[in-house]
Amino acid sequence: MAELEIGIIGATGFSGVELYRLLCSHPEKPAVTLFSSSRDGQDITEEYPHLKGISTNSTLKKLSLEHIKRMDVVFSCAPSGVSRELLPPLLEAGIRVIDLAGDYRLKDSALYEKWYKKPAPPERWLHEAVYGLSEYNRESIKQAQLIANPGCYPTAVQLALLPLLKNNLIDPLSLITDAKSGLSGAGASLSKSSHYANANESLSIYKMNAHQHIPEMEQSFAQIGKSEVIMTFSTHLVPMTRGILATMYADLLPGVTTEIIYETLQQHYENEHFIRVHQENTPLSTNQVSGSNYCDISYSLDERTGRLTVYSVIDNLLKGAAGQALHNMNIMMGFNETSGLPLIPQFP
Ligand SMILES: NC(=O)C1=CN([C@@H]2O[C@H](COP(=O)(O)OP(=O)(O)OC[C@H]3O[C@@H](n4cnc5c(N)ncnc54)[C@H](OP(=O)(O)O)[C@@H]3O)[C@@H](O)[C@H]2O)C=CC1
Ligand SMILES: CC(=O)N[C@@H](CCC(=O)OP(=O)(O)O)C(=O)O
Repeated sequence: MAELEIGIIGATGFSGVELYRLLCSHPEKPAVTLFSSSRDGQDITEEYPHLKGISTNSTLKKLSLEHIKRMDVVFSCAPSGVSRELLPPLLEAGIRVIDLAGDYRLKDSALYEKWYKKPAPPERWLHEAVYGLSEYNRESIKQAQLIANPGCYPTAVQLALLPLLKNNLIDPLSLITDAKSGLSGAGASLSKSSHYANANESLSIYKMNAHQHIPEMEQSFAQIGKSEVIMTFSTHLVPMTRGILATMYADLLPGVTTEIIYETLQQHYENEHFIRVHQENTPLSTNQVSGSNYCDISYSLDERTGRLTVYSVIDNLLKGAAGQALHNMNIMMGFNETSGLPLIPQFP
């Protein structure tokens, strides 16, 4: 059989580097080409010495359509706003693409323009794109030419809430989510908020009631969860490198007990490799999933208020980005779903 050829666009960013690391130990042994818009000709190990010696093909290449046409699958790890123009020529050439950016996640181009404040991609490809929430869209992912990999926060939030919404256990109009992320969620480029002096020893709230992931989650709640949700969503920056903790609050619907919540989550995910459902009131920490593709979920009922707290943790660079993208490639190509994905978190 011909060797599997994979390209990574935006290879020098955090998600690109993580994908390269995972692909280098994938059992299908793909030939991986690293494309860079800024550092072609350099070796990726100059900037990322942890990758030294893991592959003989670590030179960054200039992106060219001729070269990329040979690829079986291309991962695009460029920032949102770039893949709008970058990807259509690849797609028109028949290449299968997994895009980690937000550009193709929203079906409604007006919503994209409102929340991302950038022109939307062509309607044809918005329509074709399959939302890559692996556990929910397997059948469409298998056939897809373009996968819009979910955002990091939406992955943690949706995996915890979708079973409860689908089964009508919580009031969809009562939802409030409070989410916290490590700094790698903001990518490799430095900004004022990610400067050590600003981030260290400090917690900050940002993009208040304006986060671009709000319409992505509400779209999925409607399409997958069959619930019209309008959710309050707050995001916070935590002085750590990896991890997301999402805490969701919702009113329980009449007659719903904690036993029903547990059984629903448990049954929903009992055959899923990467979702671990914990008993009620289990404390969760981001470091229990760090370095893995797991999403851990638990919940707690406040008997006084009748409100349910559901919470989940993921590694934003794995389950929230590169890990989920590789899971989607495995589904797309018919490989074992866990291939190339580290199963055991690293601790401490
Ligand atoms: N970090 C995270 O936890 C998550 C990130 N995402 C999304 O995944 C994508 C990648 O994220 P992340 O790795 O953190 O981002 P980074 O900022 O770390 O890296 C993005 C890379 O994209 C490339 N790039 C920048 N501008 C352009 C351009 N104009 N044309 C082509 N390539 C360009 C650069 O690589 P080069 O110079 O080598 O081309 C850059 O290193 C983003 O869209 C992000 O929103 C999604 C979920 C989680
Ligand atoms: C900590 C941090 O800054 N996180 C980023 C997540 C970026 C991301 O995943 O954005 P896309 O939707 O463009 O893929 C944020 O909150 O915007």
